[in-house]
Amino acid sequence: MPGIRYIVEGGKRLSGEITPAGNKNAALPIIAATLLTDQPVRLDNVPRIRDVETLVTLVRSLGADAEWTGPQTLNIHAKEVRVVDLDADACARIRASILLAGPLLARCGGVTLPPPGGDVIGRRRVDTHLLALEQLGATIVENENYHFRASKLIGTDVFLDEPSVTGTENALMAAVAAEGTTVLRNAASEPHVQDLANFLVAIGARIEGIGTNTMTIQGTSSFGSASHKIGPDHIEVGSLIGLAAVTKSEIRVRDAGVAHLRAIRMNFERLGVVCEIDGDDLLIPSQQEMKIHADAGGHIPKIEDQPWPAFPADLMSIAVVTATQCDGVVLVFEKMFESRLFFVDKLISMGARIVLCDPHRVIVTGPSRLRRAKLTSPDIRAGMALLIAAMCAEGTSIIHNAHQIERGYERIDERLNALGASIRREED
Ligand SMILES: CC(=O)N[C@H]1[C@@H](OP(=O)(O)OP(=O)(O)OC[C@H]2O[C@@H](n3ccc(=O)[nH]c3=O)[C@H](O)[C@@H]2O)O[C@H](CO)[C@@H](O)[C@@H]1O
Ligand SMILES: C=C(OP(=O)(O)O)C(=O)O
Repeated sequence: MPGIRYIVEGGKRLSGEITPAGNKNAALPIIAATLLTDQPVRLDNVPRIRDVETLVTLVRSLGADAEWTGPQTLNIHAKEVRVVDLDADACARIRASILLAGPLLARCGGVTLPPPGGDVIGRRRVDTHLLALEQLGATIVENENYHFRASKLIGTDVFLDEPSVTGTENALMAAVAAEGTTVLRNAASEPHVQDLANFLVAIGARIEGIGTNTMTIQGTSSFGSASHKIGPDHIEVGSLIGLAAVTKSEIRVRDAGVAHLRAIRMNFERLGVVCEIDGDDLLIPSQQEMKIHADAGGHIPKIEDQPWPAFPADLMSIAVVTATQCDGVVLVFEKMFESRLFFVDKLISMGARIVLCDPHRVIVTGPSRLRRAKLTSPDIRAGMALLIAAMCAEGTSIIHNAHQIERGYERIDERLNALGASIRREED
């Protein structure tokens, strides 16, 4: 696969309307969950991003028919599923390959999965997945692959060792097909976990407590057909807030899913970036205060990620780049991934005033004038943060490894250019 680079002319003001793509992290588990039913399923608002294409290839290799019948519409019919040796390279490209475990345990009694991939942003645990699936009756043998087997899945009371997003999703997909009742405690409740649960209900699952950290599931052995629309990507919406703020642009985000934006808006407000709500649209005005609000007593404020409904880990890189353009000092504390903040050296080379205190914390002092640079995108969100920095900087910047950005953001060059950006996409 050729590399991609973006040539970005900075200093452009953007204006206009944009509709967020469907949520990557909802589309992926829902595509995996289509393997639970032998009936046809129609998915709308599916983002056309690399991770989705990779998972669709894996699902096809298992015997499911998967056809794009519209730009964002994917029909999947897993009439028969055969257990095959999955393409290890494809599995290693995406974190979501591990999500095949739950559905294939339920449908075929087992699967062998090579280790999953995904962003290289620190250690990515799978222990929560293993713990939950074992409690539901699976045996798991680990060598260079994970061998999952279960003659029968049996519901039980499961307390997850941490509210892992994909761990909760795997447990949920196994539990809906297990015999009897499962209670999943300390579960993740992110919008994508809710979206998966709602899809499972649409194909016939019985789940109570969707959106909370305790879900009660009555297992069933028969699943039907469904048509389901993937919700908007709140991480893309948060990225657009940061982008509009630092480029002083007025952007209307159509059908933004405002019900899921409270913690995101609250944290941008701490940086002096205030958005307006208009129905389900989010309006980001061009005139922003861009002043970091001190905590009570004049103390240095903090932006930190936490499990949902608090501020999402996937927006930390965007918060850092936004803060470089705001007046004041803020501590950004990323608690989850120990390599996610290392990309700040690239912002520093552009002129940002940031101290990397340790792998999890940076102090940002702003505002600083960003200069053009030659950059390399280490992961999806740092890549997007660098794209935002390049659009805010004076001069023309180059972002190598931009295919990382495209793992998560659909046609971002075209869609931002339609708002007035200048991003040229080239093979690298
Ligand atoms: C395919 C997919 O869906 N990937 C997402 C998924 O990965 P993934 O499911 O791999 O991440 P996990 O939720 O397992 O993360 C590990 C653990 O970190 C902890 N934790 C989480 C958030 C936080 O702000 N602080 C914290 O300490 C949680 O308790 C969690 O259990 O969830 C991550 C956390 O939202 C996101 O970064 C990834 O984009
Ligand atoms: C970390 C991310 O994705 P993944 O879990 O798929 O690597 C992300 O979306 O920011």
